[in-house]
Amino acid sequence: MVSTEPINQVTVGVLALQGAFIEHIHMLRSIPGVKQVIEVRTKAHLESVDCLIIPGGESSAMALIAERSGMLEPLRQFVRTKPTWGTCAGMIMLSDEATNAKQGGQELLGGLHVRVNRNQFGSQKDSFKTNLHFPTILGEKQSFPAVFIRAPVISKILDDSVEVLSRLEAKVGQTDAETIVAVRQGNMLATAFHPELTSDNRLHQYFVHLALQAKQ
Ligand SMILES: NC(=O)CC[C@H](N)C(=O)O
Repeated sequence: MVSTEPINQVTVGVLALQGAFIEHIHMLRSIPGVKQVIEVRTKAHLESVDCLIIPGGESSAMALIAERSGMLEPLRQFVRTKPTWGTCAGMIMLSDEATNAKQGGQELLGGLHVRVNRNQFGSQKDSFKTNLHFPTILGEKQSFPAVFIRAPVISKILDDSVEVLSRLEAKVGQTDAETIVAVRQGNMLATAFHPELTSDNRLHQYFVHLALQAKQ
């Protein structure tokens, strides 16, 4: 019998300490090349996955739970070696530096050489949806529906290895640097918005493609 399954498959982990992880899990089930999706809460879970999504939620709460459950160091090691995608709070977790952080500071995982500014667009009521372009990965003409909820922005790129994938259209008075909302650095992907809250799975497909390539 001829199998229609892709030869290579990956086990995708979704960090499930806090935040919008269920929506990522549902979306991943529709992506070819995904063998299994695992909710990651422990070091053992982390060791069983090929790649990881860190969801949106509240980065300071996520960091606290990770610290209490002994996950900060295992996660720090993982994100530096295996494909990882941070969405919204997940993007903050991956960043080397964050401004507007929780009073008293908050732990980050780091590894992604950018500075983010938390809550760039204000509070929950300032959430918005907009169409973004990802010319290098989705083509010049295609747009992607992006949902921003208390979202961060990348305010500074700290290293040449970081590639800008998408920007918001600059508003009056905004510097160019305040518009970066998606980047890639090797096998690390970060988006300031929530792609799992739409029905468009193209960015999930892209991440799985990165993970499949890394496994070869
Ligand atoms: N939707 C989100 O993930 C919001 C992120 C949140 N403002 C934080 O700092 O963690």
